[in-house]
Amino acid sequence: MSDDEADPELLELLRQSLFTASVPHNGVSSNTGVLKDAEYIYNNSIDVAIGMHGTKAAAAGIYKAMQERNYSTQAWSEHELHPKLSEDFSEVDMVNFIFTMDLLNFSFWSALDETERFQVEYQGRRWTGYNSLVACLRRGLDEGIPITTPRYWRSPECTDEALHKVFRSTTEESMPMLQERLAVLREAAAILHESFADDDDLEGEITTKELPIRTRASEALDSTTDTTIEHDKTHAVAMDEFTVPESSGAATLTNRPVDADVVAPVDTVNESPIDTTTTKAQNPDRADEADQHQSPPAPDLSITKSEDNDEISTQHEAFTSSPPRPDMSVVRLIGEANRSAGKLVNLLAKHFPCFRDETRFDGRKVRLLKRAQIFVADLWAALNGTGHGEFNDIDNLTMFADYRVPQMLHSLGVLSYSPTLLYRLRDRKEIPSGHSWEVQLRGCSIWAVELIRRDIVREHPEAEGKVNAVLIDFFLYDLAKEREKGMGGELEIPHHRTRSMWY
Ligand SMILES: Nc1nc2c(c(CN[C@H]3C=C[C@H](O)[C@@H]3O)cn2[C@@H]2O[C@H](COP(=O)(O)O)[C@@H](O)[C@H]2O)c(=O)[nH]1
Repeated sequence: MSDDEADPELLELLRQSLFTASVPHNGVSSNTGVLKDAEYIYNNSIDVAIGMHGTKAAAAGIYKAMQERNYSTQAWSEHELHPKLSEDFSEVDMVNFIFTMDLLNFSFWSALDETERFQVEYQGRRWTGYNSLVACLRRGLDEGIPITTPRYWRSPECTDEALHKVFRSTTEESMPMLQERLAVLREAAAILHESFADDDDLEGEITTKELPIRTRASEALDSTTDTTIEHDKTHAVAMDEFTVPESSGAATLTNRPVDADVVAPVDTVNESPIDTTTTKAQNPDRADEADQHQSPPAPDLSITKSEDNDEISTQHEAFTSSPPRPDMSVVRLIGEANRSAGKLVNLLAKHFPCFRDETRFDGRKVRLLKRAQIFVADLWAALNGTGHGEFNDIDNLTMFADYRVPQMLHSLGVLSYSPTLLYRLRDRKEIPSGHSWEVQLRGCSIWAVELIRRDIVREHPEAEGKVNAVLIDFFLYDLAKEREKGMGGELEIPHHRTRSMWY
């Protein structure tokens, strides 16, 4: 057999492993179809394009920066609010925390300015956006509310009042789409109970007496000397056409469903409308995911002690707890996926309407599945690919079609827009939810990250199996946040990649 002939035994092995992996065990495939749909969207997009020159330059810059930072799943645990195994969280606690977080991980947009928008004060700092959600969950646990235990969401103790307290704001503005979030929690609790609960779950109801242990991290954060309010300096990412001139009023990329309380200003993408058979509450991804294009950061306000802190310290001093009976329903859901990331994404979309992030484009149903994929990716990263975070096909996940990463892709010259789309956004005019423009932005972002990944592996074969769409996405999201806080967030494009290149 010559060198360039494939080894038949190896081929057979490969065929078998691919066949068994994709054969639907319990009727659920490991193929999500998201990347194929993203390519279809890209091939049929007329208002969003992917610049090959920008893509190759961005790939070089991203890979260089990831190497310099030794960027890996470890970065997930370095996020100061993320739960860590090194704290008092058991692996089941982590799983339940991440499930709760990613159930609710959508649309933190506000039309108000930096000081008035929804924000959460936790451990002497103020958190906005995604961070505000994580801070609410941590604060709830510290205050003795088992907010990350699905069984709690359907218990008598879990009143709307109790939930409003968990997600309370430090400002007058409440958490965006709070009602939808509460509805999602309660719906998920019922689905987990019906489809994945174990016998234990059927015994008695959790009461607030069985409360999770306060985590060491919260104690560590307690000691945070930094009393400067953390600013989510949400000025627009440089050069991003979605930067809204300060003078402009609110506008939308797409309007929220008619009963929404606010319309989102332009940014890039919404989490898409989903299949229309379900209500908005079930499908919060319809919400506009719009960035806050706010004026320059508000002045630092130092706070020494907030009434919240007093409340927390009082509460948890008097607070004793015995470890609650673990709620294993999410672990059981993960187990049904047999360590396949794709299968777990499909299970989430199959059982939970709120994760069913699908829409129609050019007469065809397309799946984007942003939060279903982000949940699996968060599990994988938080547990460093071990235990309930171990997946044999994690590289099949795609970029998560939110609005932050597309913003970065645009500012890096990877995505470009037609003049009509560009002006429409700059004018901050409404675009109906599910509009082709929204789907083009989300689908082309997914495809662009795939092209970046392919270019990295082409130029650096050693990156195969190491740099995947998940890590590129996480890296670009973190870069966007660094840039937003004025902490750099720049990419150095290696010179040799900026010359004109064939493609
Ligand atoms: N594509 C993508 N979208 C992401 C994230 C994250 C956070 N992931 C953490 C886990 C690992 C990473 O290192 C991050 O630390 C949140 N989002 C989305 O952004 C929006 C909130 O934005 P803002 O208001 O600016 O906080 C909202 O739709 C939310 O769903 C990501 O990673 N990728």
